[in-house]
Amino acid sequence: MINNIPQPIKAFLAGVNLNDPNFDYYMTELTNLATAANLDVVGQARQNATQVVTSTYLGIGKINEIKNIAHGLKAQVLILNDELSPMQIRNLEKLTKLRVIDRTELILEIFASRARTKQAQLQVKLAKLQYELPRLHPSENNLDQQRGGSLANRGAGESKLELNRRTIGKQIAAIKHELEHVTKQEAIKAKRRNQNQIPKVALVGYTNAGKSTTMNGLLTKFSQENGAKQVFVKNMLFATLDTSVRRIKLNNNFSFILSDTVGFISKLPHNLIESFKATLQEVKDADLLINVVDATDPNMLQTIHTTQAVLAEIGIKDTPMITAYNKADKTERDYPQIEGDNLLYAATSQASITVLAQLITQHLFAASQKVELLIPLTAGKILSQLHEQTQIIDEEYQSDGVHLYARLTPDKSLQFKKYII
Ligand SMILES: Nc1nc2c(ncn2[C@@H]2O[C@H](COP(=O)(O)OP(=O)(O)OP(=O)(O)O)[C@@H](O)[C@H]2O)c(=O)[nH]1
Ligand SMILES: [Mg+2]
Repeated sequence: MINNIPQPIKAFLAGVNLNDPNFDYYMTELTNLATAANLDVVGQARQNATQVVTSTYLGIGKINEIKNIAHGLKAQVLILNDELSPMQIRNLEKLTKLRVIDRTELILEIFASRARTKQAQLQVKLAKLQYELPRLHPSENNLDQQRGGSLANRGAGESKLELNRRTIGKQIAAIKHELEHVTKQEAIKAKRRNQNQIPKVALVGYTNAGKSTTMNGLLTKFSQENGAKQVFVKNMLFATLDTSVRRIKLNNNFSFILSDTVGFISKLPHNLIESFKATLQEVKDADLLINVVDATDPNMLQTIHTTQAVLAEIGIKDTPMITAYNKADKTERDYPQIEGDNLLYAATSQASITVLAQLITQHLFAASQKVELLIPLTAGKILSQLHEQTQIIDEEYQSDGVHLYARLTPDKSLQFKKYII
């Protein structure tokens, strides 16, 4: 019987350890990334050194050792733990007779294969072209050596394309233009959300930690129209590449806007973060971040640092944050459990979601107070402002005007002072 299922490409991993205490963690991530790209990781090697070799990244002795082992294991691809220079990649390909992929290209490939919406596809394409641009050597007219295509078919089929600097430059400009058009609608919606004063909460964190599951938990419990509005969940890196925004209406009449977005990993290519600016805007606009952490990850602490580093790169440093340690159902510990701004929970448990909602409420509305306001029937504008900018608990139309019961933050109390009774 003929087996039609294509065998996964075998990959060998290697990295230079410059005495970095996180080196093992980075190699574990690299293994997970390779697996996420459907590669079959057959082995790995490391070189301890004080600096990388400028022309070949690894030392020549190590390269020969890797060549022998990798070919013995039938590996076709060599994946390196850092972003390499074009020269390093070319030299390594010549010396090892393997296809060489660096960490950045691997991440870009995964993003490219996951992108579903027009916006995500354009963002990834932009990052890929920006990665390729400096990698084109001016004297290189040998198109076989130029990069492009997917992991499986790189070099093939692409040779007809004139991937020179100028055409790539033009493509980048065209994609940026298209992206502006695509993101315009989103920006208008986001602007409207920012204008009405409903607080904004963003789920952030390491990829596969359970952000989307947490969003679905909150939607199921608190949104009337659940089902249709659920977001995509899957046990894989970078299941989510777009931002989903939903309104969560809690039982006590509080509402907040919740967003779920792309997950993070170490050494996320700078271009990728830059191209995903529009996607990450909700995180920047948030009043509160929920950093979802996989409590069962053996590298949990490093994943927290990774998230902090990416947030810093986006320019976020002072936004209040709840750290939510997820997947407690897979641990021996009691949950849900709150300790200050930390929560141990399971996104799949209703009881946990209730406690998370309480914690969010406390954070967002701690300073607000319940007041009664009387709005003259002629002051329709004030009434609509109150609806947009505050949390309305109840509303009664009476002969002397509209009686509103609302929760107001101190600044709103001041703004609508003359209507408070
Ligand atoms: N046991 C258990 N599994 C969970 C829990 N929360 C999420 N998961 C699983 O973890 C995997 C990843 O969940 P997602 O919600 O897609 O994670 P994410 O953070 O959105 O991931 P990306 O979008 O890929 O960055 C899925 O297989 C979920 O079913 C939990 O509380 N307990
Ligand atoms: Mg997700």
